[in-house]
Amino acid sequence: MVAFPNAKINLGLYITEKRSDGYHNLESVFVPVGWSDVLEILPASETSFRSTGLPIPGETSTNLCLRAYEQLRKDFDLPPVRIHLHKVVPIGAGLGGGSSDAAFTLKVLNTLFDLKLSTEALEAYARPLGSDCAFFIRNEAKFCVGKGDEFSEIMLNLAGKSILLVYPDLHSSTAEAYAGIRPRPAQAQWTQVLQQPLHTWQASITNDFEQSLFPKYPQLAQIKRQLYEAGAAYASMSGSGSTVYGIFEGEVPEALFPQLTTWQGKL
Ligand SMILES: C[C@](O)(CO)[C@H](O)COP(=O)(O)OP(=O)(O)OC[C@H]1O[C@@H](n2ccc(N)nc2=O)[C@H](O)[C@@H]1O
Ligand SMILES: Nc1ncnc2c1ncn2[C@@H]1O[C@H](COP(=O)(O)OP(=O)(O)OP(=O)(O)O)[C@@H](O)[C@H]1O
Repeated sequence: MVAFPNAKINLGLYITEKRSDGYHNLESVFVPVGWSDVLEILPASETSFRSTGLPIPGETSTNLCLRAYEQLRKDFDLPPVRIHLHKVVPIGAGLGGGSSDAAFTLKVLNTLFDLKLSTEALEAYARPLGSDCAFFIRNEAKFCVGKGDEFSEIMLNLAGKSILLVYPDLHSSTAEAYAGIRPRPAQAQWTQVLQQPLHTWQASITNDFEQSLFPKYPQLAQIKRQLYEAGAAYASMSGSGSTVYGIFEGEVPEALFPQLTTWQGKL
């Protein structure tokens, strides 16, 4: 069975509190985007994992796809599987790529072996695999709080708008990015803001990680500026970086950022 684990972006991101477990509480709107890996899982005589495409740092045995398989195997007598991941979404880019691979592995195994797990049960298996992981079970735009793994409905209408994601080939560690932040209460009136025209959002929502990363990596602020100059109605860094995106009311202008890795599509 083949699936296409996609990326996410964050619309606004506030780090509101340091928790006693070392994590941080946040407030953000998570939105799925179409930039995707390719994941194939087949029953096999023994369990194996291989990846092609972008190189994934770390041991194969720690890959999130295998960890997701092991998570389910604690409770189900799963047959061995052959997993092939073709990695396309940049790693450590604020796009949740690894978390998406893990969530889609759970969903594929649920279908392939008819485990009959509900959406809520799949989310519970996803949570220990990464803070972003549970989001990709439903994979729908949501308002997120807690570690980024508690969701509620949000009214959001971005259908038909275009997005350009720009990855400046700069790896930013999520843990380091969180360590550079001083938590503060969220500044956004979410429900009001998201009903306003897109071009007004820049005055009303921000990503707290920009404050700590932009001074360190001026290239990120420059990409955001260039996106606005190119006509983006809203531009921001996603997650803990380093991907910066621009949302356009019409088509994305041609030939932007020819030297960098980019992806464009519709929301
Ligand atoms: C920045 C975001 O992408 C926003 O959606 C996520 O919060 C990142 O989630 P993730 O990559 O799935 O992160 P995890 O693998 O769970 O955590 C990596 C590290 O980031 C820090 N971390 C992560 C999430 C969170 N809410 N608070 C944290 O402080 C912790 O030091 C943790 O050890
Ligand atoms: N399937 C996978 N894809 C990407 N990274 C993986 C995967 N499995 C394990 N990893 C490990 O996770 C690390 C990347 O995690 P990280 O959370 O920084 O990135 P991400 O999930 O791609 O995106 P984000 O920056 O949004 O969290 C890599 O260094 C790699 O060792």
